[in-house]
Amino acid sequence: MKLQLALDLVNIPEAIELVAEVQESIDIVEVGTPIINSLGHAAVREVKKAYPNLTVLADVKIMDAAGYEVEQASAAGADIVTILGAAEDSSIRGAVEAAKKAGKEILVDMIAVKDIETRAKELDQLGADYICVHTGYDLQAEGKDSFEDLRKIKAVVKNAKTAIAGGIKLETLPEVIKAQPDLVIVGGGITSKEDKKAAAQAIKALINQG
Ligand SMILES: O=C(CO)[C@H](O)[C@H](O)COP(=O)(O)O
Repeated sequence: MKLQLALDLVNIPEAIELVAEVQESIDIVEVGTPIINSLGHAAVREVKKAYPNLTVLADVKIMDAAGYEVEQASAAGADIVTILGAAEDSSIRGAVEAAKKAGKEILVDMIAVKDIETRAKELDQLGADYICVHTGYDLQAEGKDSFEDLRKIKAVVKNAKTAIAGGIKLETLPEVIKAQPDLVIVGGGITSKEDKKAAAQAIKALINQG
């Protein structure tokens, strides 16, 4: 089980500084959608330049023109690029193909997908590298989580790695670990803490216990 740190509500220097604090505990650093929306691929480029040995995920949440978007994010230094599970199959195919060509991976974000099991099966067949259940900020605010969705996709996905994101913190991690995803994505559970290094270490330690 790997740990991905999601960096959403920071600028580029803050992102680089934050990674410095926690880098021994994380496997993947996510340059989040809000940063990319406001600062563009420069954020991906700068984070990869600062940490060339860390796997960098660009959370571009692609919906269309997927092959082109994956090429752009890959050229900026992303190792993993995200697309929405609600996108057309032709977009998913385009993303998978472009990622393969560039030696990168695709994470499909299931945010807002209603029939999680059916779509997860399809995405698995379409060649997604990761399928990620995700409770976005707006549903987190309504007290929702993705634990049941994780169990559902784990039961049907045969080839892709599974991931979970959305409001995960140390206290809720045991519930996540029970379902054994390949990747746990944590943003605020680390970045909102006073001692980010200690928070990341505690989360990583629990993940390592499996
Ligand atoms: O993709 C995102 C929001 O759309 C976040 O990166 C993801 O939800 C993880 O952050 P947090 O743990 O703070 O919810």
